[in-house]
Amino acid sequence: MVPGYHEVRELGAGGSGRVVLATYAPTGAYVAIKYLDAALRDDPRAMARLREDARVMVELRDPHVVRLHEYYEDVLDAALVMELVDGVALRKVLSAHGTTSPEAALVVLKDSLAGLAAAHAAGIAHHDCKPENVLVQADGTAKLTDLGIAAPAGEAGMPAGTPAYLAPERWAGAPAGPASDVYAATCVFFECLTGRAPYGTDHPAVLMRRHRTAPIPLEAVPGSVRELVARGLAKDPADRPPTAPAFVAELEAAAPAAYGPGWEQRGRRHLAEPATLLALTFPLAGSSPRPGVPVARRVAGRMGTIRRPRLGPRVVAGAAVIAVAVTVGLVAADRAPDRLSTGTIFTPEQRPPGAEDPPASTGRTSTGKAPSGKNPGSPPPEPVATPGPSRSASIGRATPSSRSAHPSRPDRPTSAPSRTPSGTPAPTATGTPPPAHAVSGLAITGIDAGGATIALRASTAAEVVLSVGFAEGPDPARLAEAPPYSLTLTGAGSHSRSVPHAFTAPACGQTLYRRVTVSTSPQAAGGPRSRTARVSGGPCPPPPVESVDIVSFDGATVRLRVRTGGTSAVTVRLESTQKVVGGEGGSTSGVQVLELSGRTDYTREVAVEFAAPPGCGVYVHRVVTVTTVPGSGTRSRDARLDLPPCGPGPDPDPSGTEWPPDGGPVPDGSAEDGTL
Ligand SMILES: Nc1ncnc2c1ncn2[C@@H]1O[C@H](COP(=O)(O)OP(=O)(O)OP(=O)(O)O)[C@@H](O)[C@H]1O
Repeated sequence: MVPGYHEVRELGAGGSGRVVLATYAPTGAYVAIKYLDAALRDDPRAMARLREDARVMVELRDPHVVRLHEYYEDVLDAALVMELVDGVALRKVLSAHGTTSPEAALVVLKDSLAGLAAAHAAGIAHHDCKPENVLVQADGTAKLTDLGIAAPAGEAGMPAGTPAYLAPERWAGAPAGPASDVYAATCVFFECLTGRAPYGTDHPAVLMRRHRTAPIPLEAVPGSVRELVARGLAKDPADRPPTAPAFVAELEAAAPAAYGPGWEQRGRRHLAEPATLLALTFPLAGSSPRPGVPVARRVAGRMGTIRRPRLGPRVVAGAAVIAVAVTVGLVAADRAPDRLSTGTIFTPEQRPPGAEDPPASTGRTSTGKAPSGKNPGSPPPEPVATPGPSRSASIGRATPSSRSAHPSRPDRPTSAPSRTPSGTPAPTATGTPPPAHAVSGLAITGIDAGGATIALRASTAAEVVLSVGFAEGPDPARLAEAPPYSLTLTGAGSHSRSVPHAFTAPACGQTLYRRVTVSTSPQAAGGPRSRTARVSGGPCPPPPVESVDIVSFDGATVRLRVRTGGTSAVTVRLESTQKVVGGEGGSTSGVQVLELSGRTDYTREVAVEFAAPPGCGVYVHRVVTVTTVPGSGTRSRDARLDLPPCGPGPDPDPSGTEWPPDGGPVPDGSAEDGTL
């Protein structure tokens, strides 16, 4: 649950989540909260876009767009706190009545396009315009909801959104935009007129073909609106009206020509009638007025900043007073369009037309006392309560430990929703019992080599048994499962538990999948959760050098053989030292480096660079030492070079003599495979 709100009841669920009726704790104002489905939350691209869109949507105010008060996200939930529309989804109107009159269909199209125009002007697309996302109020006004939230693609490779309303270019991979929204709104218009979407609701693959290539079924719609349908459903986005307002202009030219100047009034009445017949399904149909509190005052008291004198009889407290709703709805439908905001339940930030924002300087407080001397001549101010959530509408990604701080919502309460001393959630403003689910939130928040971290929110103090399953392997379709691990949690509130499991570490160059599934008893809202992590062992180190041999060393040239386990580069370092034994000259040394690559077996002859031997009558002891990177030990070999006797004598042999001549053990204790 989003902190600071009390859930009243679930309003319904769709492809992208479930919607609950809730009250904002400080004021009791009604809101609708949409909790996004796990499939959507697990789609990082969709969530990134939604977060961006939400920044814009909280600022968007249009009578044909359901207002977003707040976007909330923590490790368990992502939720949109919205204006509550006390009305019914167009889908329900169509399910109950099949079609609408052409005038009512034109009103739906006009209001949808007006809402889209506002969204497009703010730089966001709707993504999923369909009858489920058009809410109809008792006054015959339509509002768009679920802006920026597309139902997740049902099958891999399919675009997100609802196939029956997806424009041809969306099937070809284009992103949602104004043209595809106009197309979808025209599909909804078509459905109001005919009772079915233009290309039906078959398998997505069939729908893709029809949207892209089938002729527009114009014969199904009245001749007077055929041109509008043809424009809105044009296959090529360039053939559609260039913008939503441009389409409204075309509609406003075509509609009076076909249905006379009173078409809109009539259309709203035609839309209000079937909607109000469904008033028992309106979100507030179950709420009952507090005894002795007049309807207008009851709502005004919840609204916080709404001033009763300005509300007057225009406020309808919902379908609890169905007769009032129906009456006002129908009466309103006959009013001029600019006065048709009756029938709306005022939500925390919403004001009746004409009521201005209370300036911050009025110094109003929750005690409802406005400083005297302010606003001379204006009606006496109505008591006000704490500002509603939208005053601080912003985006925050909270971690479990930071949830109560709400850094991005500075004037939100800093504590969790109020609880009774026993730790159970307080009753809602309407006295409705707390949510039925003992486990209201469940998520796998982390998977690592040592197991998984599970976050769980329990809304009662009852025992919750967690069953956590682990599976792993290189093929995500055939993971080997380990026996499940069980643990019991008690106490209401949020829990975070590490559940141990020793996952196999992937070898270098190997990819392994680790899957964690968690279920609870009693079952969590939304059922069990599953999450799979992909881990890679990283690049393998270069293959080791298998062997290094000094095949021969004659005191001047060394012959080497290097064998490796692969063709990657090997560095050979050759150190040479020379010592004059029995004479002057001391020791000298040098280093040579060879780079080998591309093969697995190398033989090299290297002329070793020694200083010219000084003196006579003594000998020179020469040593070569070979090391490699990657390493494979050290190899050494030495040779003795006799210098010519002093005085006249035969010329010394300049090439030197391999020593010891038979390649046997070196007499001074040096050995192969060791350092001299
Ligand atoms: N702001 C709102 N005010 C009042 N009722 C709402 C609001 N938003 C949604 N609802 C209602 O909540 C119910 C569930 O809505 P939801 O958006 O989850 O379903 P959907 O539109 O059918 O599916 P999808 O998730 O694919 O959009 C619907 O009956 C809808 O009319």
